[in-house]
Amino acid sequence: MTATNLLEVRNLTTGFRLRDNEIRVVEGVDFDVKRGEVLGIIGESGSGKTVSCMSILRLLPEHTAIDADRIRFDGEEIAGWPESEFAALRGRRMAMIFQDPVGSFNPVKTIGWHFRHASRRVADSRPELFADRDAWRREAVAVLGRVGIPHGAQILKSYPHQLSGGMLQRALIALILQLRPSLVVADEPTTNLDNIVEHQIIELFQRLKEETGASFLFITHDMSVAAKLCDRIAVMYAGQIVEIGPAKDLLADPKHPYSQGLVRTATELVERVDRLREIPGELPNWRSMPAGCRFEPRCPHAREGCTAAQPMRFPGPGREVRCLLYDG
Ligand SMILES: Nc1ncnc2c1ncn2[C@@H]1O[C@H](COP(=O)(O)OP(=O)(O)OP(=O)(O)O)[C@@H](O)[C@H]1O
Ligand code: NI
Repeated sequence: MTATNLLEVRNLTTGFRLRDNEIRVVEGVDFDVKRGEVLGIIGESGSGKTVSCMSILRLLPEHTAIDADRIRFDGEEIAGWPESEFAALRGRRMAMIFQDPVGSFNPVKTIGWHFRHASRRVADSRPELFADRDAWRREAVAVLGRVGIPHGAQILKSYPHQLSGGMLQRALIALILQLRPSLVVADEPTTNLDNIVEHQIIELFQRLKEETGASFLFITHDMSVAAKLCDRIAVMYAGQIVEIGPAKDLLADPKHPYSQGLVRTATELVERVDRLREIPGELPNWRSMPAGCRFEPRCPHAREGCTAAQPMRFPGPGREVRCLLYDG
């Protein structure tokens, strides 16, 4: 492990045990997240973006089988940690923001309760939050102010249902400023917001990144968001990473035929990758996954050899692509 990586994931494989068999929806996923970097994950619906992140955070249901050669976080191998220790890590040093902010809050508790409760978990690293009775509250009002919520004291007395989705996402971002985790996992955090609010929240993420030095795993459907926010991008297809590289290079010159389709349809139609249905064909069935390149049945460049398993190739600085076209 190099000191520059906050998170290292190797050969992550996740399956759901069903009545008669197991379907693997993530297979052989490798990536690093450097300190202070935003790694974007893009790919069409059902490609395994959420499951990959939730596997690392251990937030999947009981019938899930997660396997990895390595999940190293801040220098420690966490894959084998018992749940009790892992839960503490998740509460203190990792934060999550989901599509639906309502789910991140306990509906019968005030926003202030959430700030106090979460602050307690980081009391070891931030004792100043409990320097006196109201220290955590003053800090909460200050961070709420920094995310554009001027009446923080009032907001702390509110219940989640009294706030809009955009306000709740802001409050969560403020909470992250208060807790200072080293890893933030954001799963399409702007998808349910209207355009103006979405734009504001993306700007807040940019500030979060600059002001906290935290690392981000940022799942998005939206190429313009990826372009604005991400340092590097991983493209997922059918449970695998098919390409990874610096965001600017990858978006300007995608190498994998799937990434090319993704970026092209996104720029032509603007906005959302769901439109990827514009690439003819659809995701293969989990039960009959091609043994070789999983995109081969849809690929305009498919040739002999593509039906064999494809390792990563290295077509440029920092770039990796799982495609035979870049052999040699
Ligand atoms: N709890 C579960 N049990 C069984 N299958 C699941 C479960 N959660 C997800 N899946 C399946 O795993 C696959 C990957 O899903 P995942 O949610 O990771 O996709 P995604 O890339 O995040 O898509 P989206 O962009 O729609 O959020 C899908 O086929 C999904 O139906
Ligand atoms: Ni998802």
